Amino acid sequence: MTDNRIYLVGMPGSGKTTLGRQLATHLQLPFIDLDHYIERKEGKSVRKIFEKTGESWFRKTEALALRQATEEYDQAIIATGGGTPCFEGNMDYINRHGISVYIEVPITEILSRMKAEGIAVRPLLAGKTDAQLHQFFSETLSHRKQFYTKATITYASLNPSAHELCQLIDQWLVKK
Ligand SMILES: Nc1ncnc2c1ncn2[C@@H]1O[C@H](COP(=O)(O)OP(=O)(O)OP(=O)(O)O)[C@@H](O)[C@H]1O
Ligand SMILES: O=C(O)C1=C[C@@H](O)[C@@H](O)[C@H](O)C1
Ligand SMILES: [Mg+2]
Repeated sequence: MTDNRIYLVGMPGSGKTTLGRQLATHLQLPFIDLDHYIERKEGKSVRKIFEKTGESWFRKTEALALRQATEEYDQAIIATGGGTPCFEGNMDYINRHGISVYIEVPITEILSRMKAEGIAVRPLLAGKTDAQLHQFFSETLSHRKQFYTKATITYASLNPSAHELCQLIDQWLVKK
């Protein structure tokens, strides 16, 4: 597998960071998590950026960071933020600069992972009932799906592996 950049996209909690790290180790490529990249550049957490400057400023910063990280790394695994593909023409930009993979996970699974992690650490989710959480995620996904499904490859798995994803990418490269 030789293609330059692999971008992982999907809902918060879908496993972009987890699978991204595994894929980077498997392929011996650098791993960039866009949220962490932004936090390093800005010197504050994504949560603080949202609180201090609001979402629209965050989205501009995020779009810029996506372009900077892309220019910085010819070969890398890049885990994007949950909303990255949905703003500033980012999904088209991603598809012009590498292979994109949508990690598709059912909302019920995402919610059970988030509960295990502790929902209180996510400001937009804390205090919501199960029904409210489900509705919030369903609405978010139904809007975002149009962007996520522009990805080169959709990987729908509850138990994803770097090895299996590489096979899917190889199959796609052969067919291309
Ligand atoms: N295949 C899996 N099975 C079960 N739990 C998983 C799996 N992949 C990731 N997780 C767990 O789900 C949570 C979310 O995973 P991860 O942080 O990788 O997702 P993410 O898409 O990067 O989320 P975020 O948008 O918040 O950055 C973590 O607690 C992680 O340990
Ligand atoms: O789903 C979203 O809109 C977000 C997901 C995170 O990765 C962060 O990029 C931020 O919290 C916004
Ligand atoms: Mg992540």
